[in-house]
Amino acid sequence: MKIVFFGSGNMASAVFIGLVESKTIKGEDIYITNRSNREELQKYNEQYQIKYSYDDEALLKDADFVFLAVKPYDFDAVAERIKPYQFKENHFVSMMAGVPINQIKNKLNTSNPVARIMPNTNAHVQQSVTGISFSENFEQSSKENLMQLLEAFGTAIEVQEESLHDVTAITGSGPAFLYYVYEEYIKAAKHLGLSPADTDIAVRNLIIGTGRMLENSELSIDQLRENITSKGGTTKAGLDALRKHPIEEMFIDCLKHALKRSKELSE
Ligand SMILES: NC(=O)C1=CN([C@@H]2O[C@H](COP(=O)(O)OP(=O)(O)OC[C@H]3O[C@@H](n4cnc5c(N)ncnc54)[C@H](O)[C@@H]3O)[C@@H](O)[C@H]2O)C=CC1
Ligand SMILES: O=C(O)[C@@H]1CCC=N1
Repeated sequence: MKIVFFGSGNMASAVFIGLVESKTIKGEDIYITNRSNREELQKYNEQYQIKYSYDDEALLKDADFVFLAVKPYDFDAVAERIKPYQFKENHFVSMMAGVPINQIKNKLNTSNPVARIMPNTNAHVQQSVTGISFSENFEQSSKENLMQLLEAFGTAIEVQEESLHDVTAITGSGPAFLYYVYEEYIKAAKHLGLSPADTDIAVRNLIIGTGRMLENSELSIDQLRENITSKGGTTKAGLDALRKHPIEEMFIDCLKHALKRSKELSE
């Protein structure tokens, strides 16, 4: 299988590194290109044996899956690169937030199969949650091959194209929302008495350990929380203070705005 990435930035690199490290596909079967940053391509070649080129015809020839991993506003330029050299074996897989399958087909002037995926940067450690939606002409065998690729770097969920907006808000942008919460927790922790360096180490390991508990425990999240909360203890005191703030409303607002922006990008 030959797969190609147009774009080698944050999201594409998380996916191709996740794929190589999962050992599902060899670096040498992956081809990458970008706008002009040859040094970056060389770096991935040295680290992962991934191939690179700016020869669009050579990139697209025999490519089973062509990932479109550029910002939505750069898609016109990429479509111009791809349009003259399409081959019938090319299945396009866009990870661009908000750009509908119809628009991708029109801009590429193609009747080839197109899928849209919405991964997240946790792909880097094979833990992406990836939503996917297929064009009607995506054959079953290619669907299965693509699903296997996605599952190599995390969990894949097939959804209606319209629901990709929800996936974008909840899990596409999701890591950034959680990182922001962690940053604020670290800032708050620094008001206490540990040294800043100890605070960083303590909270980073707290977050990693809590994630591992979610991964390994059969208990529900609320049960895990309950297990830490002694009657009349410190956790209850902290949680009671936390509940006086509108946390649920804050996250509803956050997700509502991310969802709205995803819909705007599709217009
Ligand atoms: N960063 C994230 O967490 C996520 C990003 N996405 C989507 O992934 C796409 C890429 O986002 P990032 O990787 O964050 O952006 P980025 O800015 O890190 O990377 C963009 C890449 O596109 C390349 N590019 C620009 N113009 C080009 C051209 N004419 N030909 C070839 N390559 C070109 C750049 O050289 C760069 O390698 C966006 O559409 C975004 O909506 C989707 C899910 C999560
Ligand atoms: O911020 C963005 O638009 C992209 C889509 C999901 C994560 N990053």
